[in-house]
Amino acid sequence: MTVAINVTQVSKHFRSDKAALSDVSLTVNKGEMVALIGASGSGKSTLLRVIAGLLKTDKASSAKVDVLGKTLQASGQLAKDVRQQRAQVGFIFQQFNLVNRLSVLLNTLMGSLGRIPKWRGLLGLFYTADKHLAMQALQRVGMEHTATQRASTLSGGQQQRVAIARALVQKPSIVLADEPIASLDPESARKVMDALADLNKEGMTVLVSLHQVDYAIRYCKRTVALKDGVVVYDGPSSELTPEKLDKLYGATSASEMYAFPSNDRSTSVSTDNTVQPLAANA
Ligand SMILES: Nc1ncnc2c1ncn2[C@@H]1O[C@H](COP(=O)(O)OP(=O)(O)OP(=O)(O)O)[C@@H](O)[C@H]1O
Repeated sequence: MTVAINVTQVSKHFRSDKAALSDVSLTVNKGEMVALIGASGSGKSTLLRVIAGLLKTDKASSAKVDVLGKTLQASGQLAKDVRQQRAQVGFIFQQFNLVNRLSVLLNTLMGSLGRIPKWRGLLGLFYTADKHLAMQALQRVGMEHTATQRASTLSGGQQQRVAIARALVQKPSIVLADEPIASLDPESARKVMDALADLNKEGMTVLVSLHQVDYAIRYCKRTVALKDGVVVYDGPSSELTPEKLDKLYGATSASEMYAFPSNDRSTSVSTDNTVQPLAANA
């Protein structure tokens, strides 16, 4: 198995008295779709930003992040070629950050800014090949029919799918998604998760942070759980039973991690990563 992401003994302090991440080690293989769960403040965003090279780790000599076999940062120092390495990692934010007054196609094309010469980006000069790629990306997330619409006319879920298309235009091998469904209604959340699952089926490595464990169980074979910056679980999502979650997080916090009522919870994910059908209220 080829390793896509390797995080070794990473700690991160924003304040000297509290670690946002504490000695985190984690390996994600190519082609995996892994969920990162945890309560608010557990360190999910920090870990994703560290993996994307958007944030430096503490300076401990053992701390290292390797992406696709190359060191992206070590001992709190970013690699010299971090910009090139970042191009292989698409990052999807909770807030989609589309430009409302621009068309969906132009928003999607923004994803190519890291790949094309700066002057072309500044002039908004995109070639037919760029546009073709953007349309293909929109097609992959089922949004090609909205290409000429202003971004402001789309629903939250549609905007998030366009944000995924924008990340795809970058031609990444890995997608990091930071709570991509946190602000969405269940139907939109399902479509966004379906889009990520489709990318994963095509071979993309996906690491997605989620507040709600139901989605982790339904969409990801493996879950990594963080609590107060520490990895408290790394294993099959199917083993994350309500009892296990109570043990990891305490009953009150664990009960807040479910999106769906208890009679609608599936604790099984098929071994071939086939997504379970969502219940009617999802
Ligand atoms: N830029 C920052 N400056 C100071 N503290 C920060 C910063 N970013 C994160 N933190 C702190 O680091 C800890 C982990 O935050 P992080 O955002 O990674 O958690 P999270 O699990 O993603 O939370 P949420 O689900 O609310 O997004 C928290 O205590 C947070 O307050």
